Amino acid sequence: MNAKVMKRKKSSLSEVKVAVLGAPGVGKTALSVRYLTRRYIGEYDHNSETRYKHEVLVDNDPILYEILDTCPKDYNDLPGNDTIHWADGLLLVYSICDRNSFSFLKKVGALISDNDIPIYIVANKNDMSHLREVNAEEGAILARSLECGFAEVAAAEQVAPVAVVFQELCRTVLASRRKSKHSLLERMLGGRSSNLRLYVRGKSDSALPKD
Ligand SMILES: Nc1nc2c(ncn2[C@@H]2O[C@H](COP(=O)(O)OP(=O)(O)OP(=O)(O)O)[C@@H](O)[C@H]2O)c(=O)[nH]1
Repeated sequence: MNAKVMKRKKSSLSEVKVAVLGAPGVGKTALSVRYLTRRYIGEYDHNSETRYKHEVLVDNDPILYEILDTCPKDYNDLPGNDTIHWADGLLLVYSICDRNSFSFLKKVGALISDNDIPIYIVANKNDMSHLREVNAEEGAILARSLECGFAEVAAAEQVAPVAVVFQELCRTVLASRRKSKHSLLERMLGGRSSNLRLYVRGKSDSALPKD
């Protein structure tokens, strides 16, 4: 592929920014690193938030996936507005062995409930079910109240289920982006919006602008 074509391909990449939120030690870094590198290292030494930027394939489309791995100081250190407004989607993580981390997420949920932002809830460390403090039903109830997806995983043991979570969140972000572009187009076209709908249906979504 020549440089010109590569440049064009790069500039047409969709960018998706996801902030990974959750109490200290729930496995935010382990999940992010697992998704981007497929590896599990075990101990992650960082005291400040980290950004990773990687090109990934979601449904065969290349996506520039940016992950903000947050690093709260303690269980009262809730994410700020700047983090929430920066993100296109939020991955909310708690540990099934840490009830306080679940309470932390409930507070985050209350904080973001007014934002129309795609969310996915992950209950991590399900390889440690003998130390379980939060049952799956509680996680599912929280997910229903925030109208988002939910999965229990173990970054320590699994690659595919972790990838599914990040990819699902990416799909939701892209779908909501297409939806808001569609309604913007409809507003701009005013009275001709019904024609637009027919045209879009006829083109099975391909008429909608992509990033
Ligand atoms: N058993 C088990 N341990 C895990 C799992 N995921 C992460 N851990 C461990 O939990 C600890 C914390 O993991 P991190 O990924 O650093 O957690 P974090 O949420 O990024 O932590 P902070 O940066 O302090 O907020 C490490 O010792 C990991 O090895 C898991 O799925 N199962």
